[in-house]
Amino acid sequence: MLSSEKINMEALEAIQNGAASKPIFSKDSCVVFTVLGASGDLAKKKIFPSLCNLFEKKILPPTCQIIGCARSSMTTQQLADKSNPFMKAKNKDVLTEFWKRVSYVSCGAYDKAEGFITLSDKIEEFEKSHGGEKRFRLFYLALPPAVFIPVCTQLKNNCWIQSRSKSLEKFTSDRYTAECRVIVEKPFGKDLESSNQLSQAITALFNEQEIYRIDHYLGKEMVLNLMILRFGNELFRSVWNRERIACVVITFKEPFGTYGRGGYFDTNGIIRDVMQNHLLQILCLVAMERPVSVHASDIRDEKVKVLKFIRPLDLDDVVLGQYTGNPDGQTEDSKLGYRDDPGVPNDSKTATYACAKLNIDNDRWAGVPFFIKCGKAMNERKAEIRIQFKDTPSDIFGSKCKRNELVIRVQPDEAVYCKMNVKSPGMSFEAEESELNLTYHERFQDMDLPDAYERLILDFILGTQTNFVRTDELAEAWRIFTPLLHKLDAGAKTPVEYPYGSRGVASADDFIRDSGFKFSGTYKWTAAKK
Ligand SMILES: NC(=O)C1=CN([C@@H]2O[C@H](COP(=O)(O)OP(=O)(O)OC[C@H]3O[C@@H](n4cnc5c(N)ncnc54)[C@H](OP(=O)(O)O)[C@@H]3O)[C@@H](O)[C@H]2O)C=CC1
Ligand SMILES: O=C1O[C@H](COP(=O)(O)O)[C@@H](O)[C@H](O)[C@H]1O
Repeated sequence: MLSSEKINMEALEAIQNGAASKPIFSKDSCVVFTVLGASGDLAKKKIFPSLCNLFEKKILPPTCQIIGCARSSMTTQQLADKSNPFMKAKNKDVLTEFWKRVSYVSCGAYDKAEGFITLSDKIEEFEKSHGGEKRFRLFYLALPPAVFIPVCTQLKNNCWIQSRSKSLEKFTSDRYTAECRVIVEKPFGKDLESSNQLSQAITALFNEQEIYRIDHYLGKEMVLNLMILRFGNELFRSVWNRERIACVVITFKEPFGTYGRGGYFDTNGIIRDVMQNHLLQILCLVAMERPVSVHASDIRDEKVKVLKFIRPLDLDDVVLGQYTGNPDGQTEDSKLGYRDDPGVPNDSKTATYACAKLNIDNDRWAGVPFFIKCGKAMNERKAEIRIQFKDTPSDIFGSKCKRNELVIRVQPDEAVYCKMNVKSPGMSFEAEESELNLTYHERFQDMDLPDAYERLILDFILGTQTNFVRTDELAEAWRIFTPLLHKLDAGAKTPVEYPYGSRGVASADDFIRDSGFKFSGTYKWTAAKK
């Protein structure tokens, strides 16, 4: 083994122990990681760069071989040339060593066995040359949903160790143990029915331990942080409920539109694109009960329980928006409205902004509205969780006390800050709002936060399912949104227009205010900072 390839077993073990799974990798483990759809956008922008980062940090298992696989015929060098512009590693030697681990296989048509037999033979070739006792065949499906099932079927028939009797005999007689797993990307269906059909087709092929549905928000530092913030701080235990919390607002905003992706976006809309998955996952982590342990099944059980307490949404529970071009916009993109995209029908009612109110009818949360807001073409890039506490009873300071807020800034500039009332410094005895401020780049100056994909790919390699979406969890998420989505698909509500680069639909502020949110903001600070 090259010294640069020596694995940091200590770091890997710490990660595995932290994930509370029994350490599964030893120096004997033979891991083959196959990226299906290797010629595509996701592979070049996220998957290969993440694998390369893990390699550079020496936490990719020592024998991990990577296979890129797609229909196109290309060389490994061509694959490298496509991905290298997106690599974080700028050191040429690292890139060279990384690409030595990768080979490319063309599988031809995704629904024909031949290519997958070739792929399996290639994997077996690595396994034989390695000869370790534990074998892991890992597959990342960076593919469009239309080919999920054919590809999963071909994988199961041709590449899953148990399904090839020749391999099984060999593995049994040689006393090898073997595990196969697959990552599937969203969209996981369009509604409850289509998602259930997809889940049934996948669970007919693989068992739950083999299926990893990725929601990359679950790999973000501050989303992962929620568990420790909530359950590692006694400070929060007694206030995290309807006695003390007035409402919760979870926000996602992007400062760019959907131009060029209009065709895809118009059949989905912002609710399917962001709200039903990323924001609902965050909501689960904010609202769930304390799990018995940090094991995947305990955490996912709690997430499912909280989802079961949420009523399905109706038209009155949402404010919808669609962006229009801003003639004063600074960029060409910002001058174009959603419907200016040739891929979008002129009369499209697809929402590019949505604000929804969810109610969780359990003992902890009954009566506390959870607002989830998301939008494209807005004034800033931001994802945050804002927990607003109730008013201070009988404010003896001349009604100067503002509501406390705990804000968890997911991105950009990760931070946790708590808006508090303090004595205005100096001679006066007035209450003034300030913040307890934990800004990550100030507090953790040497931090190097991994990309969400990097972290989740490592979890996948390690066999930790905590941060992946379980089948029943997915079904519950669709149960909440499907009645609303069906009405919207039938054109039951017309989104309100908002200009590109704005905060979205103004009536959404009234909507959340009327349901209990009090804005007393120092918002100008954010605006001034821009
Ligand atoms: N540590 C750190 O990194 C940070 C520290 N801070 C500190 O905390 C202080 C408070 O910051 P912050 O809580 O973000 O600021 P505010 O309470 O002023 O604003 C919070 C958010 O409320 C939303 N908002 C604006 N107008 C309205 C309205 N009319 N009705 C409802 N919502 C509205 C905006 O978000 P939206 O458009 O999404 O609805 C805005 O970003 C800042 O002054 C700063 O000193 C702030 C940010 C980061
Ligand atoms: O899944 C999606 O997420 C991205 C936003 O991800 P981020 O990590 O950059 O915040 C969003 O742009 C895209 O529309 C959606 O499909």
